[in-house]
Amino acid sequence: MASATAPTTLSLLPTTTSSSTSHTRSSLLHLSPASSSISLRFTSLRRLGFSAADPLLSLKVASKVRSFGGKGVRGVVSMVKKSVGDLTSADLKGKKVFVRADLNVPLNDNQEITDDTRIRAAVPTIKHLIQNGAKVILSSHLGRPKGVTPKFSLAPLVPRLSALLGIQVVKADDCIGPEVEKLVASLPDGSVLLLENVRFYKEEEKNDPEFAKKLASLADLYVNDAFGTAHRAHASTEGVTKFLKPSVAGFLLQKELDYLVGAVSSPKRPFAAIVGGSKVSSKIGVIESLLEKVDILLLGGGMIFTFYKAQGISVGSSLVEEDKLDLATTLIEKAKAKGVSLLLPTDVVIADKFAPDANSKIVPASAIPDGWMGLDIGPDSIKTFNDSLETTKTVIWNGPMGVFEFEKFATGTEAVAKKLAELSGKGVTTIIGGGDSVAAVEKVGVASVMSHISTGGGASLELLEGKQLPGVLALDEATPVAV
Ligand SMILES: Nc1ncnc2c1ncn2[C@@H]1O[C@H](COP(=O)(O)OP(=O)(O)O)[C@@H](O)[C@H]1O
Ligand SMILES: O=C(OP(=O)(O)O)[C@H](O)COP(=O)(O)O
Repeated sequence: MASATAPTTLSLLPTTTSSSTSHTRSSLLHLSPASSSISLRFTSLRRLGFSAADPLLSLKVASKVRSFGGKGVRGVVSMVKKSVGDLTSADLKGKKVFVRADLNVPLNDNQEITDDTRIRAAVPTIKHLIQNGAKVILSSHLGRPKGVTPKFSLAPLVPRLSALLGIQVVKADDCIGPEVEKLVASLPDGSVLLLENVRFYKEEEKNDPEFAKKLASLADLYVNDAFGTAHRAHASTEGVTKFLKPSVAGFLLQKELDYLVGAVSSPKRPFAAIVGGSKVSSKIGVIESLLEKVDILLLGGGMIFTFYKAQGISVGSSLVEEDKLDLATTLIEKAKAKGVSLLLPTDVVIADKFAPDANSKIVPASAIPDGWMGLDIGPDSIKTFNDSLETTKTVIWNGPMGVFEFEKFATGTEAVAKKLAELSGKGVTTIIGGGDSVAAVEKVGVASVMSHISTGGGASLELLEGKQLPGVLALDEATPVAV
């Protein structure tokens, strides 16, 4: 174990701060006479509540140091991973840059984009690259296809991307292979080639090194701006970094980490999390860690039926993860033991089929008939949830309360969006994460009043858990940047 007095490897570049200012804060920051840089020692890290073993240590320290900005220390570190902002036209002109973005936007049955937040969020990085003469090879997944599936093609994104970038984006029909190589070879400086859905290959999610190598062979350097997918160790988010140097963070990734690490490392309390949506198997596991962090946990969406069934309640044909029933029981017990207020909806809106024109009715959660499925939380639950959020100081929300895409089942989700907007107006920190949750907040027209709109649901929850995000870890370390 490291000695308690050894200096950490963290050191911040010299700032224009006078030494007297730094000495005033000497209990926290020490001015190193040799380099005149500010360095933090393990002892002071502990006093600040950090653990030297924390994988997110450097990000958390960066965020903490930034908070000294108003108190005399002017130099702050924005991020410890190399950033696309560090790359100038000398680095980029004529270079082929593989950009992994998360363009996993919601599409309706007519293949129209219903919320373009993730596309807009990817624009600053792409613009920086094309304005500096790079050839951008843009990659993303869309949905969870099993093999090549036309409805998960990235083709519907081309017009919106082109309009936002102000240039015509070229689309490839594949993401690797000779046809793609030909298109890459013909790219002029300052142009963008959008590769086809990288998940059309099963090797992507398996993080297959040969597949990663093929993706990497298209380019000279790598930028990861896919915050929403940074919690996945996939070929295009992690594997590819082994073959492309430098591998740097995009502006969106940087912005998300900057905000979220700061907000969730020492949240103002009471701290509430609201978790819903349909990705039950990947998000139910997060709840265990959330119980360590939050004071209030509200569950909605497809998540709740696994909890009901675990308690012996009939759920009809609602979404259930049979192999998570034991986990759900354990989580309820853990919440009790930890004194966390875990609230499940007491009533639900049920449907006789999964369709916008389904027959629907409101029933107690314990009275879902066979053949019916729960597609929203009911009015009593909305009231209970609203009341429980009343005293909170920080709220993080991921996953809609119901199938909000169908008007009949959108009430619960819209009510939560409105409540968080109201709380935001009263100074509560409100963080909304996830493609569909953000789409819901945009639909209600309250996105602009939230403290932070995150392009990642699962990614922001994992960050909150204190987990390492593989897509971030794989990037090159930066020389700390004073800004
Ligand atoms: N009770 C439910 N049954 C089935 N699907 C649901 C239910 N409640 C919400 N959903 C669906 O969950 C999806 C969003 O889930 P998820 O991807 O986990 O959220 P996010 O994209 O915000 O992270 C939406 O498409 C919504 O229709
Ligand atoms: O939509 C996403 O995640 P989110 O729903 O947790 O925000 C990302 O695009 C990641 O997708 P995935 O959960 O299929 O890996």
